[in-house]
Amino acid sequence: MTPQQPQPRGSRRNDKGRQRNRGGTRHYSESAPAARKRTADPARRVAFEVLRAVAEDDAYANLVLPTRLRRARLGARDAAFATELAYGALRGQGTYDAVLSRCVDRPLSRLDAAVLDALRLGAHQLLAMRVPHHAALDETVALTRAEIGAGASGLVNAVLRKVAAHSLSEWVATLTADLQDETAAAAIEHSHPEWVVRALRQSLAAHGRDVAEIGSLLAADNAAPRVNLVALPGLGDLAALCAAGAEVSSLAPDAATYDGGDPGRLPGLAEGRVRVQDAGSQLVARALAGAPLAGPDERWLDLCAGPGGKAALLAALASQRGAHLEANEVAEHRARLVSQALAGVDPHAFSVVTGDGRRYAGSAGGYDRIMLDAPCSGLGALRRRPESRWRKSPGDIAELTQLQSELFDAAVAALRPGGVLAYVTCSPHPAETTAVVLDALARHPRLRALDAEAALDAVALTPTNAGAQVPDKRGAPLEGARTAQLWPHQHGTDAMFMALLTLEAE
Ligand SMILES: C[S@@+](CC[C@H](N)C(=O)[O-])C[C@H]1O[C@@H](n2cnc3c(N)ncnc32)[C@H](O)[C@@H]1O
Repeated sequence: MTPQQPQPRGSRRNDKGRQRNRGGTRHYSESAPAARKRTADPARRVAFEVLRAVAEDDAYANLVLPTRLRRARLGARDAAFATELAYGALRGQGTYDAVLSRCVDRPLSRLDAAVLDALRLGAHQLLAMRVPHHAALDETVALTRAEIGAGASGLVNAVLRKVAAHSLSEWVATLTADLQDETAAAAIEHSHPEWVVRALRQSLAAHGRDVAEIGSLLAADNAAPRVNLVALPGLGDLAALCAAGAEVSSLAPDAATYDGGDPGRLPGLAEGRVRVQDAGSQLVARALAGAPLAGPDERWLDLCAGPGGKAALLAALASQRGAHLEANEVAEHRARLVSQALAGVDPHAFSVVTGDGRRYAGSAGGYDRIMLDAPCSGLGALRRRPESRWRKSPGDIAELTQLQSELFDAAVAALRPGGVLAYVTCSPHPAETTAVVLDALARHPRLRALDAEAALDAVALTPTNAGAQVPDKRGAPLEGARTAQLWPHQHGTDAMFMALLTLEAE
């Protein structure tokens, strides 16, 4: 053991009574060479392939995993194991790399990338899954031997034995013991990049919350989100969903949660009458549709609609009211996804347009309700994509705020006087939320902020208490103007932000 490692609490003998990890430099599997497993367990191989695709091809784990699961023909239990292993190792990478760097005799950057992925998978099994230690070790060594080579398996065996000598909480206590900086400690404990921890603390403060909630917020990012469903109004059947095992949502109308595995076979899903959608996304779409409005209520616009989640709900609501939704999206392939998402809705109630929202050529100045669900950093939806936190950088936010402001200007130009505009992001970052709104209010003297919290609570089944006051230019509260910010750790939704605005007549 090196002096940097934590002292183990219990005996350091294995179940055969042999002393583990005596401190030499070379450690191999305790099985005799002939008895060592040479094939990889299929579920672990799938998880390994997912990590490799994420690292080598910039793949999204949630897109690559289903294909690999199908190809490996895994049963439900093995598929669940592979999913938990791949997602857990990706989410926990920050913590596991910190642990591994204490157990490897060189910087992790000098390890072969495939070996590092095998070590992360081993660390997740040893520290966070209910896998017996001997199985986690032997299977990860076998995986390494089969997928990388016999040479690497010795190193993996030796390193994972050091990892296994302590529990996750012991490792975290050791790794953070000398850190004065709370952000650095939270980054290790909850496996987030430090800049993201800082940005989320700032976000809590900006939306009027206690920064001490940061631990719960980061922990919520590490929990797999529950499957949320919406029975599209006038189309889906909530009772049939519940009869099939879903549970009625306590937050959004016509919504349910489902814990029974793949929701694909639930009634209405295949026909597009029921959709998988975060409850926060449902609420902001409903809040826009339900916001009080004087005058006509016929022309609705979703300026950044891809892949079409909110557009589907808005189009179903528009159809019930005799209104029409234009769903615009700049990327052609995402515009096709919008058309697919809207397949269950009456085609007279919507049209799908492909184009740059900054130069939207629809009926300028004529829309009654506009959804601007702006491209954003996605810092409020980290729990959805296990690898996403490692791919983002602070520079992304600066780039996005320019685009968000330009889209805001286009949305204001498309809004009729007295119409309602929802500015929405799945990021709580103040630069992408309140700052964009305040700048837009300053640029457009006829623009007025409304009470987004009241609009949200008018459609929510439980009060959200998600509001924060919008200040005027001098920092004083603007009467009646409140933004709304949902949170994973409080509402169980993505961290959706919403501001509602209207345009005064000239
Ligand atoms: C946050 S997503 C919208 C999510 C969508 N409302 C939903 O609920 O499924 C933002 C979308 O804006 C699109 N986008 C980015 N730049 C755009 C632009 N200049 N004009 C229109 N859409 C844009 C992105 O391709 C992305 O599909």
